[in-house]
Amino acid sequence: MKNSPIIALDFATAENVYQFLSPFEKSLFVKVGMELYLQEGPSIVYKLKEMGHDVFLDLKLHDIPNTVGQAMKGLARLGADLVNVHAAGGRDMMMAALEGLEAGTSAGNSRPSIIGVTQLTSTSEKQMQEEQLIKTTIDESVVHYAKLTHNAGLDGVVCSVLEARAISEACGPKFLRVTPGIRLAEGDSHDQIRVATPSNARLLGSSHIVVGRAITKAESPVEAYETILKMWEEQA
Ligand SMILES: O=C(O)c1cc(=O)[nH]c(=O)n1[C@@H]1O[C@H](COP(=O)(O)O)[C@@H](O)[C@H]1O
Repeated sequence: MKNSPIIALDFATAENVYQFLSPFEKSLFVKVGMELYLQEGPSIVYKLKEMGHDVFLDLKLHDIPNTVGQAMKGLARLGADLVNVHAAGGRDMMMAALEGLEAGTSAGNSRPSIIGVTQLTSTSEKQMQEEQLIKTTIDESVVHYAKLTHNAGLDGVVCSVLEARAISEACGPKFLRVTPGIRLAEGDSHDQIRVATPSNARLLGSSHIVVGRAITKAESPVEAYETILKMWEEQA
């Protein structure tokens, strides 16, 4: 799996995706999320893989263990490099997801990496405490979910940059810390709450960053990507 910034392809159609990707003359790490997958289905994943890109298939599965396990068995066949579930689904659900993924991976191929979403980067501590009735700090909740995910045998978590260091200390440096909520210092945060710059992400312990609108909505997406890549690589 590449270590370059993961570009969130939050577009409604495959056509929009191809248009967006055409000026990038290299192989990238891209993310297919709900918006795109629910319109285009598996074919978009096959196509992006054929084009030579690494693919994070971000469907954030969250259901009973049997349902998630069977769904993962099917998703394993799509050839994505990275998939995810909601850690709030629990340890048994995450273990079923991992088993499904292993069962669905054909012999000779390596199974996709699988990570658990902790607290979404659009969630504030106040919101978490009031809406989810979790009475700890958000850092404690995220690290708790990370330990649960680690214990279930998954490869890492989605978290914000602000919790990445504590997770690495609790679960070890090989446990992935994939962090969305990335913005340039002058950028609009939109609906994200726990945000950081690409440089701070590297300094504070992210293993991968996910960047959507700071690239996709930029005047020149290629320039924005190169700037973010440079900031990310400079701090390595
Ligand atoms: O799992 C994710 O990728 C994810 C988890 C999370 O906590 N926060 C989060 O923003 N994401 C995804 O990361 C991307 C962030 O997009 P931007 O806010 O436009 O950079 C979106 O595609 C989200 O679906």
